[in-house]
Amino acid sequence: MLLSDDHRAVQDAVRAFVQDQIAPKAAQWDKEHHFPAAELKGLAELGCYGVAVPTEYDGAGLDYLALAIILEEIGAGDGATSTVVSVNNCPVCSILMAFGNEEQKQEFLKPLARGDMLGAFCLTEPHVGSEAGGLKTTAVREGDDYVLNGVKQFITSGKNGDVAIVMAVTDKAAGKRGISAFLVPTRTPGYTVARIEDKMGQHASDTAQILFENCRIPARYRLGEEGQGLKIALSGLEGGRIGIASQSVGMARAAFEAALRYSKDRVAFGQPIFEHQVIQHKLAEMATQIEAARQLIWHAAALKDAGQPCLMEAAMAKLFASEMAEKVCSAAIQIHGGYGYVSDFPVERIYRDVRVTQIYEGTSEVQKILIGRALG
Ligand SMILES: CC(C)(COP(=O)(O)OP(=O)(O)OC[C@H]1O[C@@H](n2cnc3c(N)ncnc32)[C@H](O)[C@@H]1OP(=O)(O)O)[C@@H](O)C(=O)NCCC(=O)NCCSC(=O)CCS(=O)O
Repeated sequence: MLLSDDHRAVQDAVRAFVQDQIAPKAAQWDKEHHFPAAELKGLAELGCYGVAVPTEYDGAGLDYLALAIILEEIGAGDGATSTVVSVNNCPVCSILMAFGNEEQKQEFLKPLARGDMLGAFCLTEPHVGSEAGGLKTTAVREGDDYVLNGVKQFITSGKNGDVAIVMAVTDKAAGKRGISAFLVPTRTPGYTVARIEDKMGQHASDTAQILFENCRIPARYRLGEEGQGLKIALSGLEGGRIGIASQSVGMARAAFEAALRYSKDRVAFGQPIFEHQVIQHKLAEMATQIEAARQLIWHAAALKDAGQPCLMEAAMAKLFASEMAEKVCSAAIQIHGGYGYVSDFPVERIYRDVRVTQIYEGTSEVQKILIGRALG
């Protein structure tokens, strides 16, 4: 797919910012577990927080193809930063756009799209991951309020975020049709960060366990109708998967570029290792796999932008891109030899950062379920 001049301009602007402000700092953030608030602000000013949100709601007024391009660029600079931005766009802003009422859009979508607020998405629970319909967190109606109780797990920006979209059971007897979605400002009493996970990678973003203990929110913070929660969550994850696939390509590209550079510097058997066919063919395969994933993503994004169904294509893109990215990052380590296994070179960090893309926002196994269903 060829990019328009407008999409190229977006790509150039975000790439310049990321390569100047983010990529050079990523290793230090990883070591210090530093949340890059200032650089995220810079990305928000570039319109990266609400890429596909219309300008009337303070978004960039672009499309999902632009979002895919942007998340690849941010992912190429730092995986963790791209996760924070990805979640804010999709599922958070995309859900508010699709299911929020006007009041909710004014109160939450506008600041989220501007970057004055940061969003989190609370679906997963300690004992409920892939089976999204099996949630245990409850929301009980009490007059004009709902009272939430339960635990949410692996929540990106659960600590640094300002508002969370939380899925909770409002009618146990109705099974997965008894789940509802709520907007919960994180300063609400009863919203507690119970722990910050000590992760393998992506140290610059916080991944939190959130405890809801008699967390009381006004009923006007319910998104959509009671019982629509699973549909709301799964529709948000459709675009989210395009985002995660895009950041995977960004991370794979960064690892590939580091390996290419290294192969031209490192000499063995009298010549740069790039001149050895075994290395050059490995790089050729890596470049081809990255481009194949990118095209799958852009195809899914183009379908979404055209208002066509893209559940299967988004699942294919995430499955292929995340699996590809781990293999490419592993090959990049191999090309670096022993230096690939130490933190002096970026590929060690990128490999740790990329591993989770096969897990969050739907594991590879879940993507295969979705693709299989679409084929059936
Ligand atoms: C494995 C699953 C796909 C199984 O799903 P179910 O069979 O339980 O659900 P369905 O019956 O397919 O769907 C329920 C309901 O939603 C509607 N739906 C589904 N997809 C869409 C969509 N893309 N757009 C609109 N509507 C949609 C569907 O039609 C049904 O509606 P009706 O009831 O018929 O009206 C599923 O459980 C699954 O995807 N599991 C993976 C969950 C996942 O990805 N979890 C990670 C979340 S990330 C997180 O919580 C924290 C990390 S972070 O910070 O990102």
